[in-house]
Formats: sequence, structure tokens, C-alpha cells
Amino acid sequence: PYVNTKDILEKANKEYYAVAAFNINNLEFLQAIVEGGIEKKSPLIIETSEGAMKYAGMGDPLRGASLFVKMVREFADSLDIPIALHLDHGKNFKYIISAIKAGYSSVMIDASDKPLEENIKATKDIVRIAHAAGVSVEAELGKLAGIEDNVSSEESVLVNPDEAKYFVEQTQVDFLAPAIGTSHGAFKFKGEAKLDYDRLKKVKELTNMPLVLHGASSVVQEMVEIAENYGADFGGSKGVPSDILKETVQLGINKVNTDTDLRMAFIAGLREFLHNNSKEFDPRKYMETAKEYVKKVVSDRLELLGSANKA
Ligand SMILES: O=C(COP(=O)(O)O)N(O)CCCCO
Ligand code: NA
Ligand SMILES: [Zn+2]
Repeated sequence: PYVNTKDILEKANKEYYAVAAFNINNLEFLQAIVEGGIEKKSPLIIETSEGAMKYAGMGDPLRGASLFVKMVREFADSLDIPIALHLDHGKNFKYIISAIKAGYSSVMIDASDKPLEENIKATKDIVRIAHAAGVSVEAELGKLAGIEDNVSSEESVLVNPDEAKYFVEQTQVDFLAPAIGTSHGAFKFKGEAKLDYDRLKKVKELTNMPLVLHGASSVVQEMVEIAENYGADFGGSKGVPSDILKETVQLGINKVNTDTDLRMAFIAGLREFLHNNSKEFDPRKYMETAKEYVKKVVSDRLELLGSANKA
């Protein structure tokens, strides 16, 4: 069934496991993710960026949003696993409202680059509208390192746990993404992979609410190697090691945003297939390996996060 993200995350919060939030831009990634969820009998959060809404809608974000709602609802209504659709990194009021209008389960208002009071004001505005429409809301505190929305903030600004408690009380937001040292993309961590567990523990103690980890891809080396075998150049790529990811779940992370790992899997499969099949031109065939590798990465992640058999 198609559900509210909050229902999925409240259960995960109670039982201390995490649910992956996988980004999509097209049908093939959605198919592969859903196949993984079916195989693992796991709840799924499908998420799209504002760019994905524009991309699918060929420039019209409301058309894109409503296309994603229709696609995801079709799958969700026909399956026993709970599936939610989330707007990731909502920054533009128009896009956030379009997602709510189109029927998304939840939206993120990302005003983490603003001073605290501005972040609170923007989040309160969205919470008021979203809650009136039965839509849940995610917000972010602190800043991810690396490139985020074309703003390269080399140093991540880690969450202040006391500020998080105040923020949640002021905004009534449903789930919170505390920055604890991750960054988006395939080149995380300048040196050794390390997250601020202490801050995460404090935020959980002070808020007791579902928490979100952004920049959570592991950058699966097996996929990197396959892609590089067939011409990719992903030198220096590095993600969140699995043991560190598991630790964050034990410390209270319940939603794990995963985009890069699926991109790596898809391009690895596509490069491999195209290299070995010079005569093929049926898109249902030449994206087969790509979808298979995405499904594999999805299934492994659902297992690792503890959401398998929780549908
Ligand atoms: O936090 C994440 C996922 O981060 P990752 O790049 O580690 O998959 N997202 O919000 C997905 C979109 C950001 C671009 O990747
Ligand atoms: Na998000
Ligand atoms: Zn993110």
C-alpha cells in the first residue's frame, strides 16, 4: 500500500531499525528498487529531488511530481509492502507545494544553509501547510560537507544537539536530519571515514524522534570496479563503511538517504552490458544488467539496515 512516510518511520523508531530512502529519476530505477523491496519484504521510501521533478516533467515540476506520484502509487497499490514517496531537499517553496498538491507522502524543507531562526520560520510555514494536507515533514540541521546544491561547503557544520531540541519544539517537524559528518556524492571524507556518534546520541536523547542520515551511500567497491573495468573513472571514490552505517542505526538513525550507490550500480551494469553486447538495441535488454545490479545493492542495503521482513 501507499503510506505516509511518518507511519514507516515511527515503527522503525520504535523497533530501532532504519528504512532506506532511494532516489529515482526514471522508471527503471523505480522497478529495480521495488523488486528489492518485494524480495526482502521491506517497507520502501522512494524519494525525488527537485531536479528529478523538473527532469520527469520536462521542465514542469508539477507535471513531474504528479508523474512520480502516479508511478509510485501504481506499484504501491498493487503490493503488500508499504511504500512512501518523499520530496528530498525541498528548497523552493513552489516545488514543495507542487509535491504536496501532487500527493507526495512527505516533503523535506531544507533551509539548513540559513541561520537557525530562518530555518525555523521556513520549516514552520511548510509544517503548517503539509500537516493540513496530511503530509509529513523532514528538516535538516547543520550542513553536510562537500558539494551540497552547488554550494561547496568544504567544512561540514555539525549539528548542535541543544539547538536540535529547540528546533523540533518550535517547528513540530516529523523527522530531522542532523549533520554528523557525511556528505553527498561518491567522494566522502577527506581522510578516514568518521561520524560524530556523540552528537547523534545526544540528538536522539533530546528529541526521541525518527532521525535521517543524508550522504549515506557506501560507494560499493564491487560496483566501482566493474564500472572501471568498462571505462569509468571513479578514482578516489569513498563512502560510509557498512559497520559505521550500522552503528548510526543502533544510535537512532531511521531513514537512510541512498542515491549514489544506485547510480554506481546502474552505470556499472550498463557499461558491462554495452561492452559485451555490440548487437543489442532493445532498451528492455540493454538496461537489464543495470537494473539487476541496482536490485542487488537495494536488497543488500535493506538487509543491512534491518528493514527486511518488516513490511
Ligand atoms: O543524502 C542523499 C544521498 O546521498 P548519497 O550521495 O550518499 O547517496 N540524498 O539526499 C540524495 C540526493 C543527494 C545527491 O546524491
Ligand atoms: Na530527504
Ligand atoms: Zn541529502
